[in-house]
Amino acid sequence: MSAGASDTPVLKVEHLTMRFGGLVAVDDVSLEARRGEITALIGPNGAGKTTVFNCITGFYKPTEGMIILTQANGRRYLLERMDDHVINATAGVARTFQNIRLFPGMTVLENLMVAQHQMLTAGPARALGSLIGLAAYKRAEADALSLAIHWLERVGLTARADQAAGDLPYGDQRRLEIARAMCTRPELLCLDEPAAGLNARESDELNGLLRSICTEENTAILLIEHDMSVVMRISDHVIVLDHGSVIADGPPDEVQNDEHVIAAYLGVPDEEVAEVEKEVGA
Ligand SMILES: Nc1ncnc2c1ncn2[C@@H]1O[C@H](COP(=O)(O)OP(=O)(O)OP(=O)(O)O)[C@@H](O)[C@H]1O
Repeated sequence: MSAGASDTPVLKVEHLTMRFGGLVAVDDVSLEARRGEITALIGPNGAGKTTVFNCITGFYKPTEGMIILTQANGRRYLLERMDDHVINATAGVARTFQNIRLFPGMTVLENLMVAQHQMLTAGPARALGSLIGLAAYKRAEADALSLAIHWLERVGLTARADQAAGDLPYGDQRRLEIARAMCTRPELLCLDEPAAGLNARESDELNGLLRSICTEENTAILLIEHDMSVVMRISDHVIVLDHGSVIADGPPDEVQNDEHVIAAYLGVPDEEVAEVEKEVGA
């Protein structure tokens, strides 16, 4: 376990099931994500990874199960009972998507400010403050600007602060999305395929950024990633889903050699794995 990770997991998913009509997309899944660690959720297409993310972040209400978020101050939230915007603003869960969702016409800096305005105006007192311009609200605005500047530096986008987000190269947009999520000071950062579409240099930069978020912010990161080289390099912990169920859960080197995992990825029954491995020279 990384230094600084407390004993209580930031995220504890217990017996999560999600059905769509007759289809069981997620079947009795339990998992944990810890402060200061990167937990990867992997598995073949259709395994249920995004559905798990959608349940954690409030886009779906699970059919069964509990999703417990424990903040550093000890406060606990049952996410399956909360709406998505409250999960973000109150429980402290931030998310990025497979397809980048920035405000393309706004500048890079404005994107980071908007993320914080959504938090500033989440409660009724704050909303009132914003209308009548209270000193406290102005202080909060100044704090928001310095946090945005901090994250621009961290992701190497200070020189591009005034450019439209939609004009940035793809890799910069990916880092901006992460900066935007971090501007909400999350306890848990959920990243859906953050390395998708990045070249080798950008992917290396991303790995460094994610590791620094863990060590310096002590945030828990839960990521879905198809790029196994990224998963194996940066994860502390890997959970493998197949057909909606957890088939492996452990350190990357253990999971990589698990025969159930190899079988799931190759799409063959467990008992044929050794034979197929011989054939492909694995
Ligand atoms: N809103 C929905 N309605 C009906 N079925 C859904 C819905 N969302 C997901 N599914 C189904 O649930 C299963 C799991 O899908 P999910 O997107 O969670 O898998 P995944 O592991 O994220 O796949 P991929 O790696 O391809 O993104 C799939 O069979 C999918 O078609």
